[in-house]
Amino acid sequence: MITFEKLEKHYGKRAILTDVSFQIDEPKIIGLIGRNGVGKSTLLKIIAGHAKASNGNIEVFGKKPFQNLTVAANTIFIEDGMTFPAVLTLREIFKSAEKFYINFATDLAFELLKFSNISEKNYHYQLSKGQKATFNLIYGIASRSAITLLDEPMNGMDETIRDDMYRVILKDFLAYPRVIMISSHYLNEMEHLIEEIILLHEGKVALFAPVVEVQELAVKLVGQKENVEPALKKYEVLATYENGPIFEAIVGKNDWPLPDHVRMQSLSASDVCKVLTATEGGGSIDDIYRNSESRA
Ligand SMILES: Nc1ncnc2c1ncn2[C@@H]1O[C@H](COP(=O)(O)OP(=O)(O)OP(=O)(O)O)[C@@H](O)[C@H]1O
Repeated sequence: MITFEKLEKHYGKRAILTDVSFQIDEPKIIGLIGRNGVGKSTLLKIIAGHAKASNGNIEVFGKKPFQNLTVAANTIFIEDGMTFPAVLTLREIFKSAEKFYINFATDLAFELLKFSNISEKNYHYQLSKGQKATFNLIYGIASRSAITLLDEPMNGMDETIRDDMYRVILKDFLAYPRVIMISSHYLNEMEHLIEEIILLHEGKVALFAPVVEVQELAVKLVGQKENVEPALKKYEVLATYENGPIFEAIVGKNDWPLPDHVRMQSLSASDVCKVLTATEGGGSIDDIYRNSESRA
């Protein structure tokens, strides 16, 4: 359904994506994760055919997606800055969507809008930030497109509506399986929803794995510094933190017996991704505070 082979994307002389390869062959919900500016929106736009790859091979439904009609008809790209004709009410937007998306679930769209306390008589430009995000997501899910690309869909929504919308995504996916790709900074909230994670880092796919496998990549060792630090030599240490007398180390998971007086805690996929994409060479917040204290 989606194939990327050594894809590159440059903006002018700036290389954003330098070597992106992956394949998606079956319906699933995938989380697209990575630091700010790594190229998540760019990658989604390339799949949707809104942006052109600079180099490499990309196929969506067996076609080059850039401005391709088959891809456009079977793909929806939902993003923050979506606009709709200012003369149309929300009701009219949904009604006109039926013409573009043959599977558009109009009744569901109206019910979800009502559930979200948004009047169908409103105009899109009148909505608050969170209401716009809610409307856009309902529009995207109701389209039931074979490839549904959601770029930070929960931005601006309060926690209650985010919870509801996660359930909408999951329930609709279970009833109508398709590829749903969600870029988000709320990975911790989405771990129950997504099956696999694509982690973008430094222009490449650093990880493409099931959420459960990502969770298993690392663990946290916690204890007094004098107990944890000497034991670290034999581990692959990914990060260390000091919180007063408590010393924490994130290390690659293994089956070795724990050092005395050291506890092991499991990590969420979100924690693992954060460690894997931490700023290199910039030190940690702990270092910054240590340095500023020593300067004072
Ligand atoms: N049209 C453009 N022209 C030039 N540079 C661009 C353009 N669009 C994006 N960029 C740059 O490409 C990089 C990747 O942007 P992109 O929006 O894809 O990142 P992102 O991972 O979605 O970021 P965020 O998590 O902050 O939303 C950024 O440095 C951005 O400034």
